[in-house]
Amino acid sequence: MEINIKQEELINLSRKAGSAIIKIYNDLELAGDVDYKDDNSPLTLADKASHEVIMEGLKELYPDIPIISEEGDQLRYEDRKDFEYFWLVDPLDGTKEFINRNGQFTVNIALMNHNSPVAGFIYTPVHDSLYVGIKGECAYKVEKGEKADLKVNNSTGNRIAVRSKSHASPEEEGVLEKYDVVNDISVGSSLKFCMVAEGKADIYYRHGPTMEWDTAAGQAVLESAGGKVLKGTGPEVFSYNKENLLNGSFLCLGF
Ligand SMILES: Nc1ncnc2c1ncn2[C@@H]1O[C@H](COP(=O)(O)O)[C@@H](OP(=O)(O)O)[C@H]1O
Ligand SMILES: [Mg+2]
Repeated sequence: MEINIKQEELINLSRKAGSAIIKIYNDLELAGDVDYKDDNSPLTLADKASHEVIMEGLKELYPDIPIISEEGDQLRYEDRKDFEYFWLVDPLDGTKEFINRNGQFTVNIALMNHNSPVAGFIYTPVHDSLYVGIKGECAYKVEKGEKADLKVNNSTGNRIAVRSKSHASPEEEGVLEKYDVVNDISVGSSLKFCMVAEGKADIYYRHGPTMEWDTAAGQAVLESAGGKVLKGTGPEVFSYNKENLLNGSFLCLGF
């Protein structure tokens, strides 16, 4: 089965989810209403609002494609393991950054084919930047109405790394040392994948845990821009719809 990727509609949906987030972000009382999930990770009204918008929009655009969202009902492995296509959604990635009010949070929508992302839409509501990657077709960014192609840096040395702002781990340093990294920048959310995709950084190694919805759209954008996302430190490509949706370590390269 071939899927028609309705770019314009999916972009509009990402922006609509972003608007729902911004409405809450700009209301200090609503933005401060934070719950904690069983694993102690934070959940805001904005995560829930964005989830509702995306679920409704995807169901309308693609009634037959199942959706796995961070804030949705979690499907049993038995029921999802044979999905040919599915959506993998993080309605608000970087919830800690939302709470810390630094703008570094994103809406993430990925279309998956079996175990790989094939399209990714990432939107940062505060900066109004949108990143799109469709494998084998295009990779671009739209910011302040300007559209620009995304292309990795292909650097040969003096590299810049991006690392998590809230969840970096010391084990990452050993790996970065091997890649001639001269500087590292701390950034929240899937924006790290986007920075490698646009050549503002060269490498992102993540040692600590993430979930599949944190990385799927980012991987689609980065791979479409010419980069790689590898399992552990490579060489295998990072894959999805595992029995446990918890990710192990991974390495993103823009060269
Ligand atoms: N102990 C843990 N287990 C699973 N995922 C974790 C985790 N600590 C952080 N994460 C994931 O890391 C994401 C944030 O990434 P980063 O640190 O790069 O900004 C979080 O996304 P959410 O903010 O959507 O919950 C969360 O899913
Ligand atoms: Mg997330």
